[in-house]
Amino acid sequence: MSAVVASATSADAASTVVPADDVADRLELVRESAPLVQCLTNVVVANATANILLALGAAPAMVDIPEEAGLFAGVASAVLVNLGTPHAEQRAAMEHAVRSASTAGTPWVLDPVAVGALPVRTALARKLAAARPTAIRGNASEIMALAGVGAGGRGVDATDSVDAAAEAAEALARRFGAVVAVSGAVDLVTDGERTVLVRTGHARLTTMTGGGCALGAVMAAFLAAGGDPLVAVVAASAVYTIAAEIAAERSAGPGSFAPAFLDALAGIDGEGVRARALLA
Ligand SMILES: Nc1ncnc2c1ncn2[C@@H]1O[C@H](COP(=O)(O)OP(=O)(O)OP(=O)(O)O)[C@@H](O)[C@H]1O
Ligand SMILES: Cc1ncsc1CCO
Ligand SMILES: [Mg+2]
Repeated sequence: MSAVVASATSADAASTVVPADDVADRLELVRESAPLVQCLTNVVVANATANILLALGAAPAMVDIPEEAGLFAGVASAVLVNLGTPHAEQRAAMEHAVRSASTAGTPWVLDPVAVGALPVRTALARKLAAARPTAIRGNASEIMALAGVGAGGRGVDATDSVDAAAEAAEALARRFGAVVAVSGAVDLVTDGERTVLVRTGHARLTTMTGGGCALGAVMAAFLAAGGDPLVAVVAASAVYTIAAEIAAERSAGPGSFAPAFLDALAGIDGEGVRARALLA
C-alpha cells in the first residue's frame, strides 16, 4: 500500500509511486538528524514556519541579512528562499545565500510567492531559479507564471488548478534540473521525468497563514537528509498533509487548527504515516 498514489498527468512524465515505508524512513531520518534549516522567508509566516520546523524535529534559523546569509548558508543543512515580502535587504541576502548554498552543495528550496503580475519578485524568481534550486515549491498559479504561462494568481492565492499546472511544472523541472512541487487539493511533485500525486491533506491548511510557505521549509528539512530529492519532497508533502488530516479531526476551525497541526506534526511517526496511507 502506498502513502501516495500516482497517475499520469501529461504525456511527457511517467507516473511514479512512492511507498509509505519510504515516507516513514525519510521522517525518521529527519528526526535523527534534526537538520538546521536557514529560512529567508516572509514576515507574515516567519514565526509559524519556525514553530512548524521545531514541531517536526528540525532546527529553524531565520538568518536573512546580507552580511550573514551567505556565511550561514555554508553551514546550514538546507536553505529556504521564500519571496513573500521581499524587501531590498532580504533580496540581497537571498542572492548571497543561494550562491553560497550552491557552492557548498547545500540543498535549497525556492518558493516564488505571488510571482506573475508583481515585477520585482517575478524578476528575482527568474534569476534565482537560474541558479538551480534543489526544489521549487508553489501553488499552481505561481508555478505556471514562473514557467512563463499564465499571469499569476490573486495575490498569494492560486486561481489555477494543479492539473492545469502539470505541464508547466514538468517543463520547469527539466529547465532548471529541480524537483517542482505544486500545492492544491492534490499536490503534484515532479522532476520532469517522474511525477507523483500526493492525495492526503485537508482544506483547513489553507485557512492558516503559512500553509504553503511552511511546507517549503519542511521540504528543505527533508532534502537535508539526502537521497533522491523527488522522494524527499514527496515525503515532506505526505507527512505534512497527513498531519493536517489529523489536526483537522482534532480542531473546530482555523484558530484551533494551527496548534493542533503543531501537535500532529510533533506526534506523527512511521506508524501514523502507514495508517493514513491505507486511507489514501
Ligand atoms: N483544497 C484543498 N484541499 C486540501 N488541501 C489543500 C487544498 N488547497 C491546498 N491544500 C494544502 O494546503 C497546503 C498549502 O497549499 P496552498 O496551495 O494553499 O499553498 P500556497 O498558496 O502557496 O499557500 P500560502 O502562500 O498561503 O502559504 C498544501 O499542503 C496543500 O496540500
Ligand atoms: C499573506 C501574505 N502576503 C505576502 S506573503 C503572505 C503569506 C502567505 O503566502
Ligand atoms: Mg504560497
